[in-house]
Amino acid sequence: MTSRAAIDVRPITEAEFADWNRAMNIGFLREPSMSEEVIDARRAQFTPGRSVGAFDAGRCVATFRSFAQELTVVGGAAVQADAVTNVTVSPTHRRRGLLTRMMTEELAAAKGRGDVVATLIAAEYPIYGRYGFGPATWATEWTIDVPRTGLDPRWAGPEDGGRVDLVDAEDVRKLGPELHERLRRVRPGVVSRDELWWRTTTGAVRFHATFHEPFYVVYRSAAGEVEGMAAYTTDDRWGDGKQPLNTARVKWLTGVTPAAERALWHYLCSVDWVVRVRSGYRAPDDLLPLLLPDPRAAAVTTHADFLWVRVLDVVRALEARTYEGAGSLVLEVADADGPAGGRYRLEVSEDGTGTCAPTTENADIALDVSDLGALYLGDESAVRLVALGRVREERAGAARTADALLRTSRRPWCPDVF
Ligand SMILES: CC(=O)SCCNC(=O)CCNC(=O)[C@H](O)C(C)(C)COP(=O)(O)OP(=O)(O)OC[C@H]1O[C@@H](n2cnc3c(N)ncnc32)[C@H](O)[C@@H]1OP(=O)(O)O
Repeated sequence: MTSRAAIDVRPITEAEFADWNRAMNIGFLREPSMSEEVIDARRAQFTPGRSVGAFDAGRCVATFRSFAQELTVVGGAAVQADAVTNVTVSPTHRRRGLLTRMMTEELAAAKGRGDVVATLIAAEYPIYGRYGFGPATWATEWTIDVPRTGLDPRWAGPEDGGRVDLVDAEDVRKLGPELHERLRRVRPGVVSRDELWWRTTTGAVRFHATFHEPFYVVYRSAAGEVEGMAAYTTDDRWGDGKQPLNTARVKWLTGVTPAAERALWHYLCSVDWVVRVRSGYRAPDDLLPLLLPDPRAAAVTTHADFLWVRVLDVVRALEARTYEGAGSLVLEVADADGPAGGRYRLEVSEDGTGTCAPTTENADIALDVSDLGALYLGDESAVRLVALGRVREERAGAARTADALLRTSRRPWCPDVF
């Protein structure tokens, strides 16, 4: 048996790609083998140097991949993010520090590249806090009991002069990217989607053996502008007495105006045979329940942390976003072996823009970099973290000041699993 220390952690070559994918499938409890077609499709994601594997006796036993992403922050600017994904360690090699080795090297490389933050969607809550990540957005999924909504069962399209049309995958690839760019400019937490995202989501490129083509709908305003789009699938269930019991599952739904959101949700609740709509992961403060005459018809099915953020560069991160009010705050950031530790003064002017610089002044609050990640997009409350003993107030009332600056009136939302 190879000694533990001999396990080689390094970027993979293209020739090792199939073995690497097999290891990833094993880690994610999926069938290990893949068709040549699926492996070839996945090659589109291969960027030399950014797919890492751990090798024991020549066999891949751990996987890790990162890619360049843009994350929208408060105020609408985008910061360069190091998106971490495809993280697995085979069950035979767990808890020997392989993830720690891969993550430590990755975060140092990301900092070296000049990335402002690292991002990921955590499979399980306890994994990533130790590496300085904090849950920065949360997601809520609702299940709508359609007959209970109180919506008019005779609904025949939007009342606002707009229209909802079924479209094809090709239309989605044509119209979707611009719509997503509009969302990106206004919604903190949204991440960039490249062309491959649109091709995989519409089945033009298939990373898995099975792909169920969804239905696609577009909402256009009375002026003819595309303001919303959704993809959904349905099952085929009938009860006794020929009663339709179908569920529509939303894969994704983008609305850049409240009218678009209203029209798309009402449309989904109007499809004949559909008695239940699962919303997919929405922002916890999504308009959805309140768009229904009876909001209780939308029951929360899932509520959980979603996008985790790891601040790599405090100065650039805090200067990239805007703030809800003017003021100043000195933060003492602890980052044991990471790049973000230090004391920083944030000064926010009347127009909501901030400047940030290292300082030797007394700190107002002291916190771990993972909690800075949780606060960064405006979702978490410093007052709440003080109550939990995670943020220390060095000056009375400083956590309230932090919240007045950092928190936002609408919650951030990351619509994508990556
Ligand atoms: C962004 C993404 O891709 S999310 C997907 C993550 N992958 C998965 O969940 C697939 C199944 N799980 C796995 O592949 C592995 O268990 C991993 C990747 C989560 C962890 O890999 P390992 O190599 O075992 O982690 P490593 O040995 O470096 O552990 C470091 C520390 O984290 C802890 N830890 C690791 N995974 C977990 C977990 N799932 N839950 C709780 N603690 C964990 C370890 O106990 C260890 O703690 P210690 O330093 O106090 O001893």
